[in-house]
Formats: sequence, structure tokens, C-alpha cells
Amino acid sequence: MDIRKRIIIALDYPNAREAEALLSHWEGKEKPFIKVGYQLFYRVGPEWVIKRKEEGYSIFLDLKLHDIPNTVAKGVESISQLGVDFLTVHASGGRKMMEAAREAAEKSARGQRVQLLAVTQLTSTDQPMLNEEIGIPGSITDCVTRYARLAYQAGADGVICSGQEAGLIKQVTASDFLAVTPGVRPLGDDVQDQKRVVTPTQAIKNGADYLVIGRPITQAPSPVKAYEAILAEIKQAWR
Ligand SMILES: O=C(O)c1cc(=O)[nH]c(=O)n1[C@@H]1O[C@H](COP(=O)(O)O)[C@@H](O)[C@H]1O
Repeated sequence: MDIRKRIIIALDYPNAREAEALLSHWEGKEKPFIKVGYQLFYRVGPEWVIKRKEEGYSIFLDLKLHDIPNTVAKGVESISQLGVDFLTVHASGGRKMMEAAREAAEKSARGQRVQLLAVTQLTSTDQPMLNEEIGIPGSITDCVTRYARLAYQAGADGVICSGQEAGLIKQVTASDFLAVTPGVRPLGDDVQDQKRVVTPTQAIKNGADYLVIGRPITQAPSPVKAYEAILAEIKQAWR
């Protein structure tokens, strides 16, 4: 796989104008893999996403579906019409919900079916928050690996997890079960609201397949320079 495709830029913007301004930095260059979350999607809608797909972007549509199995299946059917590459569901929705999502993705595929990524524990969650606030006992690692196993058995294509857990997830599932890792911060960058953070090098060395990176690129004085620096770092880590 093209190493550039391993960095997914989170387009966390409030409107098309700002999202397109960021993308304009890549004019004349190879199109990056982009993530459209609900902040942008709820404003720009499916047509904007279809257009970007037609222009040649790989797209991760991060809508984090979490509902009863039938509702999630119907949502996946609608989303499949957009031709996006990745879609998130919450692993905490359970086996039946994820099985229904997979079945719907297969049934409604137009060409390549959408890859389903199950969110394990958000990278903004730390140990005290998991135990005391959310009320799940045990370690974060146990919780994340449990969700990963469940997602694997239910037919998801991979999980969203911290780079800290990527290696372990491969061990308890399969080497081709995708570990897609947000919460990535180049050394010295502000971690902001993220808790389980790793550097690009650590994420790759731990076995991450894709790194989801937002603010370290989008808020950099030169987004392309920041992107290229991370790319150079992960190329190095690959050796
Ligand atoms: O599903 C996600 O993409 C996601 C899951 C998670 O556990 N943590 C997480 O940060 N994300 C997303 O990854 C991106 C991270 O952005 P930055 O913190 O700006 O790099 C955001 O768009 C989050 O919504």
C-alpha cells in the first residue's frame, strides 16, 4: 500500500469552505486520505462527500453509529450509497449490531464494500475515567482487547484504538484486522483533549495500519509541511 495512504487527515471543520481551504494545500499533489466527521458531514451532506470521492480522495466517514441492530443496518445501507472507504460503528453496540452492519455493508455494496471500523475506547479516555466515570471495571487494555475480539468475531474489518494498543489487538485477533489509531502526536506537540497518545513512530512500531491525525496537521502553519514531516517519520519507523 502507498505509505501516504496510511495517514488519514481529520477534516474537523464547520463548513465546506474551511475544509476545502485545507485541501487546497494539496493542489497538484497526490490526494491525501481524509476523514469526514459529523461536524462537517451534518453541514455539507452526502453530495459533498460523493464529490470528493469522484475527485479521487479516499474517505473515512466517521459517523460512529451506535443504535439497535436494525437501525444501524439501515444507516449502513444509506451510507453505502456514498462509496466511502471506511465507516465507524461503536463496538459497545454489541455483536448483533456489528453483525447487522456487516451484513448491510455486503448487501448494499456498490463495487468495493465499505470497511467497518469498531470504536473500542475513545483515545480521550484514561484509566480513572473508564473505572470511576463510565463504570467499566478493569484496565483500559482489557476493555479495548475485549471490544476488539468482539468486533473481529462480529465481522468488523478493524478497530479504532490508541497506538498503544495496536500490537495487542493484532495478537488477539488477526494480523490483517485493521488497527486505525487516532491520538497521534509528534514529539513535543500539545496533546489537547487526547489521553492515550503516541508518536507516529510508536504507532507504526506497535503495528498501526493507519494513523488518524487532525490538529497537528490542520492547525500547523504549513499543513503540507507537517504532513510530510510525519510521513518521513513513519517511513523511518517502517525500516
Ligand atoms: O473515531 C475516531 O476517528 C476517533 C476515535 C478516538 O478514539 N479518538 C479520536 O480522536 N478520534 C478522531 O480522531 C481525530 C483526532 O483529531 P486530533 O486530536 O486533532 O488529531 C478526531 O477527528 C477524532 O474525532
